[in-house]
Amino acid sequence: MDFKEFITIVPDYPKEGIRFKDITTLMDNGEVYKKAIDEMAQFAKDKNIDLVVGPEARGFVVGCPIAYSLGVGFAPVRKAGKLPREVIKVEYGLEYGKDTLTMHKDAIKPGQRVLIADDLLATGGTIEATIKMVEELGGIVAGIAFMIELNYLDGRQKLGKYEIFSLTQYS
Ligand SMILES: O=P(O)(O)OC[C@H]1O[C@H](OP(=O)(O)OP(=O)(O)O)[C@H](O)[C@@H]1O
Ligand SMILES: Nc1ncnc2[nH]cnc12
Repeated sequence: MDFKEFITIVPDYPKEGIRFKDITTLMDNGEVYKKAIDEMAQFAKDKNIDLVVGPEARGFVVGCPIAYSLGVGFAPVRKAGKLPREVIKVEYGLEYGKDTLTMHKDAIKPGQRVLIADDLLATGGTIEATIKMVEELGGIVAGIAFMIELNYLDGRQKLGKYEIFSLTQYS
């Protein structure tokens, strides 16, 4: 299936020069959304995953159904101030800004094998920050799955030593 047919490109959003990849037009098609999640879950199937971790908000859209499909739990990565208990924090850069991400300190048991999932890999800043927190909590990053990879931003190079899967790529 060509997932690109269902992703809408929005020019100059949220800033001039950014070509925003809008996945809501993929998500609202049940058949296509299911196929996308099934393919991402397939990548993770033989990796003995104990837990899926995904950054808000669009990482929940892909991470939660993958966790459900694998029959494992899901732990959220959230922007600062959103998680109610003790957290660890990492600052990170985005294609269009800067922010802080957090995870609950007890979200991962040491030695757990983690799949990180998100909708899109751009600069890799979000996932790099997520990896840092997962590893600091004792998790093992067993794979990273995206719906979309932006080849022109070299995010993959930043994540060099990890096994990465993306459903569709833009160059
Ligand atoms: O590879 P990067 O340069 O880090 O960019 C990719 C991240 O940017 C977007 O999230 P955003 O922070 O815009 O949050 P949202 O999912 O809440 O819209 C996207 O969902 C990825 O998480
Ligand atoms: N070009 C883009 N489209 C959608 N989400 C993004 N997150 C970072 N860059 C993005």
